[in-house]
Amino acid sequence: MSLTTEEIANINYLVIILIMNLIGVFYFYFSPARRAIELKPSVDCFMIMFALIAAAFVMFAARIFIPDWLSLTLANGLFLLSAYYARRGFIYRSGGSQPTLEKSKIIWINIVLLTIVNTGIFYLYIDNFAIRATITSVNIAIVFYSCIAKIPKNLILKTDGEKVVQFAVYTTVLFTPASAIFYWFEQSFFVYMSTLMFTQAIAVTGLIGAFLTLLMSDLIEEHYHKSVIDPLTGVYNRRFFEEKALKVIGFTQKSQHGIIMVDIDNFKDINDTFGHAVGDEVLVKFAKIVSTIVRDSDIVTRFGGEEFVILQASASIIETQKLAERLCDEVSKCSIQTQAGNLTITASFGVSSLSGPSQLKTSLKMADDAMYDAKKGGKNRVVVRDL
Ligand SMILES: Nc1nc2c(ncn2[C@@H]2O[C@H](COP(=O)(O)OP(=O)(O)OP(=O)(O)O)[C@@H](O)[C@H]2O)c(=O)[nH]1
Repeated sequence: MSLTTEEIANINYLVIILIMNLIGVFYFYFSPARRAIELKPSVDCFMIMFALIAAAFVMFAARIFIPDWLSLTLANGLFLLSAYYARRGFIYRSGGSQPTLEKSKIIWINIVLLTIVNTGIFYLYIDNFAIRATITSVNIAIVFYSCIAKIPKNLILKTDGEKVVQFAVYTTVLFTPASAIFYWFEQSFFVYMSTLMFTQAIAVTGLIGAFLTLLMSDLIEEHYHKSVIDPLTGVYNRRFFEEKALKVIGFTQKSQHGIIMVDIDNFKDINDTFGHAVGDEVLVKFAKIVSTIVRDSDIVTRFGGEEFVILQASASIIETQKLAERLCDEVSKCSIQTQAGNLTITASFGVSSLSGPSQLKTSLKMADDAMYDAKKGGKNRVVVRDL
């Protein structure tokens, strides 16, 4: 079989784009982010997205062997599905769950409609490549555009990876229909093909680079998160406190901040009487009670064992004392459900304050001394020691 120059150019173009997408699949398959359980579902969606784009280009090239309408319909359906996979990956990533693609009516209606438009109306009545390609690419661009809002997990604090992906998706939204629209003005095959290659190459390389950046930044965020969270209670650990406290206090040098040191009373007895597992249950519940009472801006940390520290940013010593008294009251009133039955506990609180990073160590020591005074004074109480 001898191929025409146009067919060879067509195949060359498609092979390049195909290889680029397969490189994307390769990188995602071996990405370290795939080893992280929380990230795997979204990494798989992104990997499938590039595999579908690659398959779509294969179908586009297949027009040399199969009818035009079939080649275009398959290519368009696969492109559309790839955009949905990107969307699905972002939704998973932000903790949402989405019905599986097979069950999503919107996706199937969209794909069926597009297939009807391609094969039926245009093939039978207006078989105009420019119109068909424009409608298809605009549709794909709309689905990609709908992904943008799903990218950031937190709208105010976007990660660098999220910003890079948003930029790449915007570029894809602009570039996908660009070559089809260009065809309206310049219908030379070679000019069209080179424009297509130019726009698709930019979109695909942009997407691969941006998605890999996103996964790397997610991985770093996840490791950092794990390194500063106490695995038992879910509150921050001492390392986070020391880093974050200095930042918070340094940021607002002039205002006053409160420190509360808390220690559960007679915790050893709970362990000795009911066992370590029940002791753990008590620690988890205690951390939950404290976390639900404090403000969102307060930092609750487990300093070690049954000792917790709360940093109340921008608060007077009176406010911090009031918080400690409320915590003391709520903890003693709470009945904690454990495998050994319902238990009640009490805790001792030491309160101090500080107004600059240099006072952190002294203030912690004072809160600690105050907490020991509370223990000595009979436990289940709050003692304040101001600088
Ligand atoms: N279950 C459990 N126990 C822990 C953990 N970390 C430390 N502990 C126990 O916490 C207990 C702390 O006991 P102590 O420091 O003697 O204090 P206490 O019994 O609370 O007595 P007071 O502080 O005087 O009220 C020890 O028995 C530790 O083994 C933990 O992660 N889980």
